[in-house]
Amino acid sequence: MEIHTYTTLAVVSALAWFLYIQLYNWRFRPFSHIPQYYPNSLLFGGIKTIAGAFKRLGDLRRHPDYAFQALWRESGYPQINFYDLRPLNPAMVVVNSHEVAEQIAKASKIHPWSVTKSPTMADLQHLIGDKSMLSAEGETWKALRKRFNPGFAPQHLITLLPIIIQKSSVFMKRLDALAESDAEADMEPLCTDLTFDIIGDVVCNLDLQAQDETSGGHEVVGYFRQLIKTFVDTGYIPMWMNVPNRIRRIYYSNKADASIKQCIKDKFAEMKAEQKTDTNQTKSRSVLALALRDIDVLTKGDLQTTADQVKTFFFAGHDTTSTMLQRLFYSLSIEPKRLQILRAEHDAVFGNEDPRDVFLARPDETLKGLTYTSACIKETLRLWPPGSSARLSVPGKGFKIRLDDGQEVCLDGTLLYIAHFLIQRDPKVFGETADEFVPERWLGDTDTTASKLNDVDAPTDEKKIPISAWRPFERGPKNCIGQELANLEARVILACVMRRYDFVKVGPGEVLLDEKGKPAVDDNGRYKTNGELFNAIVITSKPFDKCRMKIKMHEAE
Ligand code: HEM
Repeated sequence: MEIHTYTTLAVVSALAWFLYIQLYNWRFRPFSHIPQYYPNSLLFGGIKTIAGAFKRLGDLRRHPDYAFQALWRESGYPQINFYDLRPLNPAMVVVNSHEVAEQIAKASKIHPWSVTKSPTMADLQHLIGDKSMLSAEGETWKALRKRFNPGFAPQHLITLLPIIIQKSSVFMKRLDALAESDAEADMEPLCTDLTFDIIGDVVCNLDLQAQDETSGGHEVVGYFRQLIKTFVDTGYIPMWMNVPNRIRRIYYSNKADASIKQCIKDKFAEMKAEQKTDTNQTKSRSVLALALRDIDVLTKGDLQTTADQVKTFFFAGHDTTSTMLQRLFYSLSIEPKRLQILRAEHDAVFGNEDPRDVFLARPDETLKGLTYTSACIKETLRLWPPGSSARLSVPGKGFKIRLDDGQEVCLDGTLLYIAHFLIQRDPKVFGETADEFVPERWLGDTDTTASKLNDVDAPTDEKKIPISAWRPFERGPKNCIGQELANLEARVILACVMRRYDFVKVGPGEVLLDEKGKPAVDDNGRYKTNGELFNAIVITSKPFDKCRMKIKMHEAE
């Protein structure tokens, strides 16, 4: 009996030891060559470290970028930080340096179209479809990009200015009404409706009427709104356990898919009818029309692929651009001197004319004249990049990066998070004002054009900020297809609204008043606020309170 007990104990101990060694090797061996600044726990890896950083930040609603930023600072600003997220996710390398980001984003022998996108993209499948160019790889991605590129070329987008202007006019009417009523409003839905209307028309030549409060807009808008709601974490039930939410997501995803397919079929039939009567030409100048013009028969496969790209454009084209606008309105609202410079530029370019008429009459010249406006856009996207990029260094590929100290590090098997929020606030590049809104740093280099961004190996002037340190649209072959459109929208919208309204934040980030009831000003001429308007994660990164504001008609002094 006793012998039996000892034997059992010995077997159990040996087994426990064996499992411990296996677990130890699994946790600590595979990535021991990657520089690490925080100890990994045997069971929880780096999750404990990240959770600790979140706890120290004091508000769990903050975007994970803030936790990564705090850990990056505490560890002395290394170029990369490693966190072992296994078994929940692959082990992760947070990329904090533009030099390392560049090595991942550029084309190389191992990765002809930059490092493979991350499988975490699969979470978005219900929103953008599984054939989306955002997650496609290899020749499939290349063919899609080639097919849709012409629709986003700068010379083509300029022809779509009337659309942006017309949708901006509706936006102004909504702001006029708010100014009159003196009511508070969330800027997020207002900006999102505007950018949705623009992207719908630019991509499909469809009037989605997202800004029409009476009708609520085209059914696609309704389905998208419902779908996006299913990505908002209520905090009550973990997202992956929330079965009703998942059912809703599938339901609205199918509805949106069917509705978009119907729109594509209608447009295709319209185009073919036009081509028959009108010397083989089509009148529509939408992204969709350009992409369909060489197709004779719309197969089921073509229809699904096209629908997935349209969904991708609808989502990527409205969400990020809306956040950029909210951040621009807010940043300028607490920067009185800079707002004055911006308005002076608009006075110089537009005089007493309506900016909309000037854009239509002299588009190229007008856009070129808006240099300070462009600097403000560039600086807003530096401090508040709505997106980022997640890649997977596939095991066995032998993908290595070179660090500053000459060390070569193989990143195989890790998820690479190119953290725009950190890279673009790197004190080594942006100095003491890395966290401050200083558009002047871009004067002389307000160019945000795609050609320059694609030029990954372009030499940089040593005195200038390195080109790759500003990457809100990512760089390399898989950079953002819609960046020109976003820049165009921002310039037109700012020109239309910044001299007409005062944007006044209410709630978090509100301006503090001095004893005379005037805005309190700090040493840098910036308004003091009651706290920070931080970003939360709702698929992308956006102001946590939907950017609540009051709109007032601006009275020139
Ligand atoms: C301020 C506005 C915008 C920002 C900050 C932004 C940012 C980005 C970023 C960071 C990426 C790379 C994503 C990754 O690596 O996974 C990307 C890709 C993409 N963006 Fe944008 N974007 C903006 C506006 C737009 C607009 C207006 C469109 C219109 C269609 C658009 C469509 C796309 C598409 C289709 C891709 C995938 C490109 C590819 O993989 O070939 N984006 N964007």
